[in-house]
This record gives sequence, structure tokens and C-alpha cells, in this order.
Amino acid sequence: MQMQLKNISKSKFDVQGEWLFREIAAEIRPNDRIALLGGSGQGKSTLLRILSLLEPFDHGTVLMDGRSSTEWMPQSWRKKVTYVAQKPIMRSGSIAFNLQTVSMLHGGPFEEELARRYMEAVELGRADWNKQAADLSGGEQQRLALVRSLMLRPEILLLDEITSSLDPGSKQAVEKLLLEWVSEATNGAARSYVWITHDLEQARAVSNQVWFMAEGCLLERTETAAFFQSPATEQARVFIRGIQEGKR
Ligand SMILES: Nc1ncnc2c1ncn2[C@@H]1O[C@H](COP(=O)(O)OP(=O)(O)OP(=O)(O)O)[C@@H](O)[C@H]1O
Repeated sequence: MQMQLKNISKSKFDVQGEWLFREIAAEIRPNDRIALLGGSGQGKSTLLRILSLLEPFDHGTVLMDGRSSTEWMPQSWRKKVTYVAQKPIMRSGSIAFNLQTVSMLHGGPFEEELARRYMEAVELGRADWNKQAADLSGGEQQRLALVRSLMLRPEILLLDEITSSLDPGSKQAVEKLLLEWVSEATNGAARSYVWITHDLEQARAVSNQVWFMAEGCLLERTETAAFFQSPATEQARVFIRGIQEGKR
């Protein structure tokens, strides 16, 4: 699955004639592992929500396999491209009910073995499936939401700070699972992800490319090692230094 972003622009909702971001041009190719980096409020989440057709945009075109998003049924698009939010939304009911949501929505059989494998991989293997999802901790909900998204068998995952509430052990488990996931295929089609993170160690570990947003633009789009060794822009240098100094 190949996605192309052709000059996507989004205006600020509160200021006429001003842009949240402008003319974002990029592509997501099979097997891409992209870390989307940038300061707070750049519109990274908004961009991912746009790419999963959860939000409109003002200018430009998004294409999947050469067809514009306007030619796709949103449900068909979202079956291939799944956005995983930072704040998980649980359906009221049990863990089992939440896991079965996907098959209910798509009218297919519930793939229990797959669900158990993913739950195990995110260290929720011992969870009681009869427990109310609302009673899980924030980090547990975050992992359950990821498993639910994986059950959709997407080809492109758009991950929005999905380990922000996790302890280091669970965070590593999620990273390992997603690295395995992206190396496998969905019905013969290669997978890819775009992963928003503020954790530079994580970006290094999970990505082979970086998209860096600043000043309302996609300022850098480069191979991960090159981005960290010698960022091309002053903005990226300041951004990396700022995070590193914040950690000391
Ligand atoms: N049209 C718009 N759509 C969405 N957000 C907008 C818009 N116009 C202005 N904003 C503001 O821009 C910011 C965009 O937030 P968004 O979550 O997309 O950024 P982000 O880069 O993901 O930030 P963070 O790293 O803090 O999560 C918010 O402060 C929001 O209020």
C-alpha cells in the first residue's frame, strides 16, 4: 500500500488566512517505519487524523494506491489505514466486548487466537476478559486499544504517542510487537507505520525515516540515522538539543 500526500494544507480554526501547516508533501511506501517528530502544537496529530480521513483538510490531495481519498468510501479507506489515538476510547463493556468490536463492525468472525497472541505480546496475557474495560488503568487501556486496532488487520498504522502512559517494560513490549508487525504482511500486502513520539530513543529504535514538522511545514524528511547525526536544519538541531537537555 502506497500513500501519497500532495501539498496538504490545513488552516487554523481560530485565525482566518493562517495555516496550521502548509503544503505537506510526502509518501508512505510499503515497509516504511516513519517517526513523526516536532514540537507541541505543530499539528502532528491533526495530520495523522487527516490521513485516516477523520478530519477534513483545506487544500491538497491524499492518494492511496493512486486513487484520491475522495474516490474512496471512508470505511474502506479506514480498513486499510488505522489511526491509534493517544487517549484510548473504550467501548462500555468488557475487555472481550472491546476486542470483538472489530469483528462486529465488519461482520466477520472474531479471531480469538489472534487477539490472545496480541494481548500476550503487550503484556496483557493475564487480563480477565470479563473485566470492564473502563476499570483498566490508562496504560492498560492504551495497549487494549492498540490490540483492537491491530485486529482490523490494517496495512498502514498511524500511531499517536501510543506509549505515553506505559512503564518502560510495557513500552518495550509494544515497540517489539510493532516492529514484528511491520515486517509481516496483510494478505500479501507489505505494511508500514507513521509513529508520533516525543521520545527520541524510541524514534531511533522504531523508525527508518523521520518526518520533522516545524513552522507549519514538513521541514525534514530523511533517513533516521542521518537525522540524528546531522540534521539538515537549525530548527531540528534546536529541537533535538532541547529534548536532550530536558532529560538531564
Ligand atoms: N484547524 C485546526 N485543527 C486542529 N488543530 C488546530 C487547528 N487550528 C489550530 N489548531 C491548534 O493547533 C494545535 C494542533 O494540535 P495537534 O495535537 O495536532 O498538534 P501536535 O503537533 O500533535 O501536538 P502535541 O505534540 O502536543 O500532541 C492545537 O493547539 C490546536 O488547538
